Amino acid sequence: MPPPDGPRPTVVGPDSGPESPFPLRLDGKVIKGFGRGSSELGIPTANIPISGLSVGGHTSIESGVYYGFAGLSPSRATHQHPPGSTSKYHLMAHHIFSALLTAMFGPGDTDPEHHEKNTFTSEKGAVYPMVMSIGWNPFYKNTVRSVEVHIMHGFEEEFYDSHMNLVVLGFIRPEYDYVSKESLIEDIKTDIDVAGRSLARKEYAKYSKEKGLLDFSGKSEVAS
Ligand SMILES: Cc1cc2nc3c(=O)[nH]c(=O)nc-3n(C[C@H](O)[C@H](O)[C@H](O)COP(=O)(O)O)c2cc1C
Ligand SMILES: Nc1ncnc2c1ncn2[C@@H]1O[C@H](COP(=O)(O)OP(=O)(O)O)[C@@H](O)[C@H]1O
Repeated sequence: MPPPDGPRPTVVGPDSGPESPFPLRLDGKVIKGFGRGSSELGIPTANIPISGLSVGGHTSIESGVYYGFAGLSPSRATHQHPPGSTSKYHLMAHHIFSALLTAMFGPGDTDPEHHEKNTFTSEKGAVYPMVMSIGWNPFYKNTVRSVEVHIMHGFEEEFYDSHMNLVVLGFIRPEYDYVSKESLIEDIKTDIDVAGRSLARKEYAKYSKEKGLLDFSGKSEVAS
């Protein structure tokens, strides 16, 4: 199915907070995907095994694009990006990102650079805003269903083998087939801004504090 014509909503989900079936919780170890995210699209996506979907018993989760928060366990670096490329993947519009950081951390720490450099070094891991795509990637005609998470943060390292806990707070749109790679990229960038605005609301930002996001006990992970 191609995407519909016309403008897209800028915020999704009720202001009063996540509505059933949300919040949904999923988790899994970050595994290799098809290697297209960074190289072809310029948008890396951390994949978790599809079995992560059965956590909490919600195997029937609809394919599509979702938003929420990701807690990442401390990782051992597998690859260092070149110096100066740290915010390469920081794709959210600056004003939206600032509003989101204020909602997550309070008015004291809204400097994106500060956030970029310090959160991931935490011993316990760190929590980030994310957009998630679940499905068959019709544009690429995949034969397996995948769970892919783009984290709104410019990482210095890859984090394969880290454990990722997710709290999913809303549904943005179904998966579409696109006429071109450029139109897919444009829609993913819109998804990122929609997620940022949606998460910056009080009743959503508060989930970034959920303790379970940084609980990796008994879960597969590579200790730092
Ligand atoms: C927010 C987001 C939305 C996406 N929406 C679609 C979509 O509508 N249709 C589609 O074919 N793929 C969609 N994708 C998936 C990309 O095609 C996918 O990330 C790409 O194939 C890279 O795959 P890889 O990480 O396994 O290499 C989306 C990905 C993200 C992060
Ligand atoms: N902002 C980010 N969001 C998600 N993954 C990221 C990000 N920055 C770096 N990565 C790393 O890049 C990997 C995904 O790269 P990608 O090119 O999509 O390859 P693949 O999907 O084949 O694993 C992730 O598993 C993670 O280790």
